[in-house]
Amino acid sequence: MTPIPRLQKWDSTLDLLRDPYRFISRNCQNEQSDLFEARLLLQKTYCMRGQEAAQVFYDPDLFSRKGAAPKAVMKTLFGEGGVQSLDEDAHRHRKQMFLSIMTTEQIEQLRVLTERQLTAAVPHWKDMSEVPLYEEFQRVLTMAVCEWAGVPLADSEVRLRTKQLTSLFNDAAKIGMGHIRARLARRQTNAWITDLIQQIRDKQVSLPEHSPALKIAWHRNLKNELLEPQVAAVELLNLLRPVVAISVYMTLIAHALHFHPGYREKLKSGSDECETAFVQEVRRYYPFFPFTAAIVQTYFEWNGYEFPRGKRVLLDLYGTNHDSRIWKEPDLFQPDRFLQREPTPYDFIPQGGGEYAANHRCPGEWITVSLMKLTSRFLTQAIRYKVRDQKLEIDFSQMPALPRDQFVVSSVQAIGSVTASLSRSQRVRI
Ligand code: HEM
Repeated sequence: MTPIPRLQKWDSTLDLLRDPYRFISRNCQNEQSDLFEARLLLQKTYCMRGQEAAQVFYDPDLFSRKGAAPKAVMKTLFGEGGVQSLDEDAHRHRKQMFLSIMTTEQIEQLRVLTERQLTAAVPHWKDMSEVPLYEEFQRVLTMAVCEWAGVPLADSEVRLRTKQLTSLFNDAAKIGMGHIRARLARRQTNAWITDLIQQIRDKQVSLPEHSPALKIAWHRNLKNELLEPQVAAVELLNLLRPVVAISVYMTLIAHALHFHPGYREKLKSGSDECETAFVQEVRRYYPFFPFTAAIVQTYFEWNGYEFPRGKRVLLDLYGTNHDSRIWKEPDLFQPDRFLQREPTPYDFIPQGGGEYAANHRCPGEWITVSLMKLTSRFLTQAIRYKVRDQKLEIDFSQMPALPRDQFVVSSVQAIGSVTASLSRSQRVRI
């Protein structure tokens, strides 16, 4: 057997937290290996990157997700009892519930609602001396996704629920007060949505027939039982939270357009290929999820290395999207690279890889791409704005990583007809 390179440090958690997106690839580079062992959170952990690593990581017979995510992540970002920590048949069954929501009609409906909220925001932005795009996108998406999912949201509640849903992903990886905020937000959102699940089951609210909230409230597990109300709430929040998190990508689109103004003109041509390539490159180039975790379920060997049962393994998502064996000049922003190649399930993995039904790959990719395309149209064809002097370098020490000043714009003007430019049919392709 080949010995696995081991980092010398007794525990590398602080190094990981200092540079979460580049920790694995930097050490792979140093060790000249796609795999190394480090002690993280006091536990010996394998870290791996690259296309071949992704292929083995997404073999559901070899890995399990139960207990893979640290408690701190379960208590904030994921919630407890959700699809992320299920395995085998229980996972496949629950995942099917999510996949059945992702129909072309539902995705289009969410796009239309988001477009409507963006359009409604413009007059308000015109009156603001400074528009913090990241925060504004969070509000727009909260309103759109609640309406789409069938979650009643009074105008007076928008601010609070936006803050809580955002905290679940924006503060989860923080330490100190930030993390406490995320835990509190998890408790508050769980209570809010558990209450709604009860009301749906007690027929106290009536929702449109195809509402995702209805589907989740009445979903039955493999034993033909309804989910525990708290678990159903975690799953409904598994739709609300990540849609609001698309605000990160929307802000990064504004960032990319600012630094690559040539794409403004290309995007104005309205070609679907060009739009798709631009959005895919934003997902590849910019950091969002650094890595994902699993536990070895059965002993196996890979490339001469032993993987003992119970070992925690991290797969480097950001590093695989920046692997120079896959991507020529990976640190350059070059959307045209996507015109020449179709990504495979293992070489382009910003939202996980493998198959949707059998693996833990993100079921929200179609929605993400659709809303990102909408955003690139909106920012290039529906409004004009100024970008004042501010710190725009990406802060790689934060998760999610954003421009340091989060991208503030001013002098927003509507140009042409907002709705006309946005309502052209858009194909969703990943
Ligand atoms: C904002 C952009 C998004 C990013 C960067 C993202 C990223 C990810 C990643 C990395 C995973 C885990 C993959 C793995 O562990 O192998 C995941 C899983 C998941 N995502 Fe997303 N996601 C996004 C948007 C969405 C959206 C819009 C939805 C739903 C509307 C969604 C719902 C989920 C669910 C339910 C899972 C768990 C799947 C499973 O365990 O089988 N995500 N996502």
